[in-house]
Amino acid sequence: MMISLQHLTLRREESLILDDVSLQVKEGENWVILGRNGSGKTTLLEMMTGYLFPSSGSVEVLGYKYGQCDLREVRKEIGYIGPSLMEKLSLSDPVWEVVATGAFAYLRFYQKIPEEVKAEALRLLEDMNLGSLAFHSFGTLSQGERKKAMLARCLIAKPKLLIMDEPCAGLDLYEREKMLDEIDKLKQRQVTVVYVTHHIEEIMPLFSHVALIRDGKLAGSGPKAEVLSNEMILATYGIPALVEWDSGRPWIKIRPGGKSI
Ligand SMILES: Nc1ncnc2c1ncn2[C@@H]1O[C@H](COP(=O)(O)OP(=O)(O)OP(=O)(O)O)[C@@H](O)[C@H]1O
Repeated sequence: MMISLQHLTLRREESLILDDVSLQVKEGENWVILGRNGSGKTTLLEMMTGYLFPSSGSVEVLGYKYGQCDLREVRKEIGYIGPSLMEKLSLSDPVWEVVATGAFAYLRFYQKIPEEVKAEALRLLEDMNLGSLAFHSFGTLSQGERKKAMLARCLIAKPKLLIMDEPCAGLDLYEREKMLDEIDKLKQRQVTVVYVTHHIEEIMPLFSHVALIRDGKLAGSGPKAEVLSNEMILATYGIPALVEWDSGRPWIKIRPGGKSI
C-alpha cells in the first residue's frame, strides 16, 4: 500500500474541513483528486506530506505511520510540486543547478555540486526537451518551462511518491500540453502520482483512479471511468455535463442553459 488514509477528520473552530475521509492508494495506481474550490483537496495533500495533522484518523504513507515515524525520512521519498516551492527558488541560478538542488532537498547550493549530480540534472533536462536551456538562468524560463524544470528537480531525488497540486495552473494550451506529456511519461518510472486539478481534461492516460471531494467529504473514489460519470460530475460541481473519452482522456461538454442531461 502506497497511501492509506483512515477516517481523516480535520476540525478548525466551528467547521469540518475534512469529514471522515478514507482513501487507499495501491502500488501501480495513479490518482487524481477533483473537487470545487475550498472542498479540501490541498488539505488532503498536506495530510499526505505530514504538514498537517488530522484531528482524528490515521495516515500511513510508503509504510510509515505518521505520528510514529521521522517525517524527514518519509519526505525524502516524496516529491512535491505545488504553488509554494517555485517562489523560493533562486531566479538567477542556472536551470541545471536548480534541478540539481533537488537531489539534496536544498533550495540552493553553497558547495561544489558533484559531477554525477550535474550530469543527471542535464540528462533529465534533455529528456524534457529543456537541454538547450540548461545553462540559462531559471528566471528567464517561461512558466511552462519552469514547471517542467520543477518536475525534473523532483525526479532527480527518485521519489516513490509524487504529489502535484495544480501543476498546470496558469499555463497556456501549448505549455499545458507539453507539461501533461511529461506527466504522462511518468508511467515509465517507478513512481506513484497523486494529482490535484480543476480541469478534468488533465486526467491523462497515466491516471487510473479519481477521488471526488465535496465539502470535505469523499463523494466518490475508484477507477476513473466509473467515477467520472455525468451524474458524479453534476453532484460534485452542480453543473450538468457530458463526459466524453478521447484516446484515454476525458473531456467535458457543458449542457447549455444548465439543463439536466
Ligand atoms: N488553517 C486553516 N484554518 C481555517 N480554515 C482553513 C485553513 N486552511 C484551509 N481552510 C479552509 O478549509 C477548506 C478547504 O481548503 P483547501 O485549501 O484544502 O481547499 P481546496 O480544495 O484545495 O481549494 P482550491 O481548489 O480553492 O485550492 C476551505 O474552506 C478553507 O477556507
